[in-house]
Amino acid sequence: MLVLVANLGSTSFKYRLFNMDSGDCLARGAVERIGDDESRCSVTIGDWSDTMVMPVPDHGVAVAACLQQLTDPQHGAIRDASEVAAIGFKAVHGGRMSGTFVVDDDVLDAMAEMNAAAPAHNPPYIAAMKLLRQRFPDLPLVAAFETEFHRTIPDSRSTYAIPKTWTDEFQVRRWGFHGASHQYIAERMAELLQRDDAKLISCHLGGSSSLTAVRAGQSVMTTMGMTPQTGLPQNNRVGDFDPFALPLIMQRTGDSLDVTLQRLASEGGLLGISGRSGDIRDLEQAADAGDTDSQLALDVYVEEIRRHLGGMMVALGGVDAIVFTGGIGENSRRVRRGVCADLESFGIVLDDAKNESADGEARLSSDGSSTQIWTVPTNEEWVVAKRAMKALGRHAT
Ligand SMILES: Nc1ncnc2c1ncn2[C@@H]1O[C@H](COP(=O)(O)OP(=O)(O)O)[C@@H](O)[C@H]1O
Ligand SMILES: CC(=O)OP(=O)(O)O
Ligand SMILES: [Mg+2]
Repeated sequence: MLVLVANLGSTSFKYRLFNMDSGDCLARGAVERIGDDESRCSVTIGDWSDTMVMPVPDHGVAVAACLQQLTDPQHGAIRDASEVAAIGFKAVHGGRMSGTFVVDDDVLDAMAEMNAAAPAHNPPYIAAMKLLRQRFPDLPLVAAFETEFHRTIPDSRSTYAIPKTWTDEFQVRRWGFHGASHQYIAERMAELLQRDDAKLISCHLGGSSSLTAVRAGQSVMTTMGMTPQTGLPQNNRVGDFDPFALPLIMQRTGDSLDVTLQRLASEGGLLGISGRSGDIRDLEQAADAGDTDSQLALDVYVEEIRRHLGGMMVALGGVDAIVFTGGIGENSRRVRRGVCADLESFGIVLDDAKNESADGEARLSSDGSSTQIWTVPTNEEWVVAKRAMKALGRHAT
């Protein structure tokens, strides 16, 4: 049985096609830097792989490109979409719907209700789901929401200090996101450490970034809140921010609330601080060339990660392993080095040589470090594929 998983990130579209009987990934592809004139489209099917650089204006074009790659007569993995049993989506914010659901009008409505809360994520998912439902009316679509893994966070860490009715009636609370990634890290680390009671801090650092504290496989604290705009500074979204600065900004700019929020969600984050780019690759290059604002963006990002890391270490009462994942966590040696700097007195010691040479899954801590440090490529798609099978009443082997 084949399941296709669609992962529409804020800056990327990734997909994987799984054979659920063997657990094998038959095909994988990614479009990076969506919205850029030079989007990178890569695909790997068996031994064949290909990369193209071309403009991909939006996620709809990216989904169409994926279908074309998968059904390519020469290299494709399938003849047509009817060979796929379901498409699972790493959907983001379902608000009142937190869990995994077969996509119907109610699910699409629940997502649309949260458009304002997740403007970079929900609209492209809704558009992709509608497009695929129209093209393949018989193919079950399943939404696995990112909030699901965080349902175990206690009220003391998910409640905002706001009037109680807002919490109770409008469900304004810390929902948390990147659930599929943090769950994958929790499951993979249980295998690598050979114990399922470990205290972990999973650092998912990518176009969107969040940290999650995990105890015995369950999420107990996370940095994102009601919306994926909060927590750490994101690529172009603000991260934690004081809402009382808003009236002042609006007074000075003359912008409406809508425009101001839209700017915070598209001109903030690393892009806002650097005034140059929200992509760590660009910032590292610019900082090396002497651009002080790009260096500041990198510094703020690392300091924010460290602030939350400290809070989570206290909340967990110590940490067995810190794990870096996501596009930045898996690739940026500089960010990992910055996050782990000067933590020897906490028993956290990065091995610089291992950090520099790491490629794929690797342990990065020095032998004397009491906390292990790892980089583990995430596999959000596998978690979504398993959830999709469960939602359809089928079981992965
Ligand atoms: N080689 C690299 N070095 C440093 N950062 C990288 C590298 N490759 C990717 N990144 C960072 O990872 C980000 C994309 O992460 P990803 O997890 O794929 O994002 P999302 O799912 O949010 O779209 C890019 O914006 C960039 O900042
Ligand atoms: C919140 C979320 O799912 O983020 P992204 O896929 O952009 O990393
Ligand atoms: Mg992502």
